[in-house]
Amino acid sequence: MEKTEGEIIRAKLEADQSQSQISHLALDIGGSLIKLVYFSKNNGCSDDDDGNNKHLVLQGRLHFAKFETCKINDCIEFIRSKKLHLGGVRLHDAPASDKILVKATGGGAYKFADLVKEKLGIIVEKEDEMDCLVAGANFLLKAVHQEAFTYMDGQKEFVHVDINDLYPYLLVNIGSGVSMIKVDGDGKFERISGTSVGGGTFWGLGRLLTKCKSFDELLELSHQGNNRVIDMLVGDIYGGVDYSKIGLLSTAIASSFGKAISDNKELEDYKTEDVARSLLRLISNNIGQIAYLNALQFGLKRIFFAGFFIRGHAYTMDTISVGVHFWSKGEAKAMFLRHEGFLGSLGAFMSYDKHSLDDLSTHQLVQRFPVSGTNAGEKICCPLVGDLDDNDSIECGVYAA
Ligand SMILES: Nc1ncnc2c1ncn2[C@@H]1O[C@H](COP(=O)(O)OP(=O)(O)OP(=O)(O)O)[C@@H](O)[C@H]1O
Ligand SMILES: CC(C)(CO)[C@@H](O)C(=O)NCCC(=O)O
Repeated sequence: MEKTEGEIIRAKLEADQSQSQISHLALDIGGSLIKLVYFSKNNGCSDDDDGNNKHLVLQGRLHFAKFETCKINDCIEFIRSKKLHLGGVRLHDAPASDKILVKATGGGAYKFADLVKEKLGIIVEKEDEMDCLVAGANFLLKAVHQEAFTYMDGQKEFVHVDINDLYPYLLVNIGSGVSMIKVDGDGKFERISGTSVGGGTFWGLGRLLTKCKSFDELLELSHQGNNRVIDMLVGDIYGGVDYSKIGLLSTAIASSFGKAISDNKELEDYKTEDVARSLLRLISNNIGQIAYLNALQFGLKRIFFAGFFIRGHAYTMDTISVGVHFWSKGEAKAMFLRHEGFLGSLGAFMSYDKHSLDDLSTHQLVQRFPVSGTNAGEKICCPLVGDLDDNDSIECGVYAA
């Protein structure tokens, strides 16, 4: 008997659904933002040879998304509507109410565990935030093509990461607050410093000072502003000349926001874009300087900056890079990561290994990925093209080891 049009469409939809299955949702619930990573696999391709004696057994996409933590209900709704929570690990011997376990890191994994259980019926398995940041950074640096780059004087340059000469490095994660971690290997690290003057400070102070309604608006404002209107420069103090004896150009900032004391002006008298620019410069400079001082103390030459404060913003990266270059006299290098804000969630994603895969070998060329319980001994590598936007994804292939 011939099929009706409705039956054909339904069969096609069902086929499409089975072609793209979600697996392994992981969350990083931070002070400002919730980051999500999940994998959707295509059943279509298996057992292809990539020409390097590695067998492609699975293909799919690694998806990224973010939400403001204060809008956690929107995030929960997103997860529910896409049925992402069903991509956790199923515990067969648990009671019906405790069947699915989803990995989460960040302070919100503690704060919101009950809410997530109540709304989605899943158990939040907490993973340590620093462990996840480091696991995520190591994965990105080792497995994702063109992940790290330098940015100076408007020039972006991808860095070739030699995975045999990656450690030690300093990881500076600029979230709401800032963590500085000396990384010596897979799972080998120490949080050596931190500062509460971070992304939350920029967004919090910026919102109060400029009345911006969103972080993106504040960033955009800073793009148009001129910090010299509010910052007191060396030249303002020295009558327009450099203080060469101690190596300070007349254009160097002597005191951030310093002009605001002498100008006898009120906040309203300044353009919001100039305020935003000075604030961004202040925060970025300060973080760059603290990072450099820590790198100096521990003899580290490479500093990777991550966290959503950066947002791939040219002026932020330029300020940090120039600062690190200036203070280290060119000895240390500031580098940035394309997936800057997703380190923690990627680390949580990879911690599914503990449930479904053998332990990771510490010196693999390509990071092994926990795509499904049946894939022990397989590796994943991700070609990456184009810039990362909200809700972007990476095409991934899982290869047999
Ligand atoms: N759309 C956005 N809304 C709010 N903040 C944003 C946005 N985009 C970037 N940011 C910046 O990113 C920061 C948060 O970065 P990130 O998500 O890496 O940290 P977090 O995990 O929330 O913080 P923490 O690790 O300290 O708990 C914010 O404080 C803000 O400066
Ligand atoms: C408290 C965390 C780790 C939460 O992500 C982060 O916001 C942070 O590193 N804050 C800086 C705290 C400090 O070291 O002063």
